[in-house]
Amino acid sequence: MNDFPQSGRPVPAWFTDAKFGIFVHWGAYSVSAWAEPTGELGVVDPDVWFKHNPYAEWYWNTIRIEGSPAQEHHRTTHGGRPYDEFLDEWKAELFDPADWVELFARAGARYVVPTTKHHDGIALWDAPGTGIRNTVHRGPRRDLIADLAAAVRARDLRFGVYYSGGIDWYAGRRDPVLHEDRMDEGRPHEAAYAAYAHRQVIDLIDRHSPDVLWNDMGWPRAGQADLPELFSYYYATVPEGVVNDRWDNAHADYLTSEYEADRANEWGACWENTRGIGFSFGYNQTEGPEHLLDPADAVRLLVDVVSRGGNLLLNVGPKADGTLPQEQRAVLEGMASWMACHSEAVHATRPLESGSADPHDGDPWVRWTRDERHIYAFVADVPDEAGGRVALKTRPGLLDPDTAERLDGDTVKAEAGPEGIHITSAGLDTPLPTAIRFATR
Ligand SMILES: CC(C)[C@@H]1NC[C@@H](O)[C@H](O)[C@@H]1O
Repeated sequence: MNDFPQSGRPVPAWFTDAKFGIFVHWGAYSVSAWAEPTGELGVVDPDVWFKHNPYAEWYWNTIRIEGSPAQEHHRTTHGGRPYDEFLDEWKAELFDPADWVELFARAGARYVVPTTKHHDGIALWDAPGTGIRNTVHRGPRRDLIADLAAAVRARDLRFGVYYSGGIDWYAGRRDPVLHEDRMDEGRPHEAAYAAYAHRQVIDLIDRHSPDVLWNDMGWPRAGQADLPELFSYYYATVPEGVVNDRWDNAHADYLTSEYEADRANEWGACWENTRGIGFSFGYNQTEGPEHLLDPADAVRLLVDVVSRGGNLLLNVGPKADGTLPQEQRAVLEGMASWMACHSEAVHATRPLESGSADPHDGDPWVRWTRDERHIYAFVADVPDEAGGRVALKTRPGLLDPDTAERLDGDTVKAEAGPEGIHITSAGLDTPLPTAIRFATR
């Protein structure tokens, strides 16, 4: 069990052992599937962000910003018609949850978190209070959450739910959010909405006993007083459940960061970084290979996050028809090939004690993890001129060079050096990390 100072509640080991989850952003915005591939949150100038929002799931907001390219795209491509019509166009006719989950599992994911209601207020289940504004009564005419939950649990993965408690463009003001400094103006805080949202989260708990409650963008002020009761109900229903940190500081079993934003939250025994494979969570048809992680990027992101004690929640944005975009499938397939022989160096590991071995960026790229019996060195980008030799800086005596083994089965030679361990092995010059296992002394 891992204690976490935010909630003081021990975080179940399943979560800190899981290391890797898949987010799924799927909604009526997957029909429009359009945003400018501006860049990563935390890197793009906040003054530019909302008018040129790279998040395709924010389409309804972006098209209401005067002069935005999205507004022009919506006018020319969709005749400026109401966003709500995209729900009826959304058919999910090729949705095969078992196919998704098999790929997620092979890629090494141990939990899956779909959007149940994003900022557009459209529910992917027959959510109380939504009337026909959901995928059961319109569009797909399917309880997409129940279908995915069944497939996830059939594959022995954990199932969580994302819920946009803080923003709901149906229930709240419909003025577009123009700047992060004015985000609160776009958020509903009145009692009626708080009751509406509370009732829906309780319904998700009752239906699915979700292993993760992933709320987003805060919680309505009128409902804050009722959150302790909601969390108590959740933990009584799901004793091994975990709650994220986006409830307006009401509670957190763990902290989250998003792309390059809130990286200061990446500390302690339990945190999670999340991002899309490209610059968007919802499927964005304008993204090209230059905007996407490749498999090596995704593996390095996972290894770096895990080496520092975190989990990676990597997002896929399915198309409206229910297929995963081929370019996103390819990344997960690449991760699956790597994970086939590297899982033991990732899952259920922990960071090394501070100061016992140095990570390294550049050439070579080095990261470390450990479990009770082994220490794993991940090595990539070894310069050609080094002839396959790498000096791993470690505390003297930390590693036994005679126990060195490459997890992919290739040969590796190791010898004690003045600053730790020297290894010599072929094929470490690629961006895709290779793990070398050492027995701990
Ligand atoms: C991390 C992810 C859940 C993102 N949170 C903020 C949202 O505005 C964004 O669309 C996306 O859902």
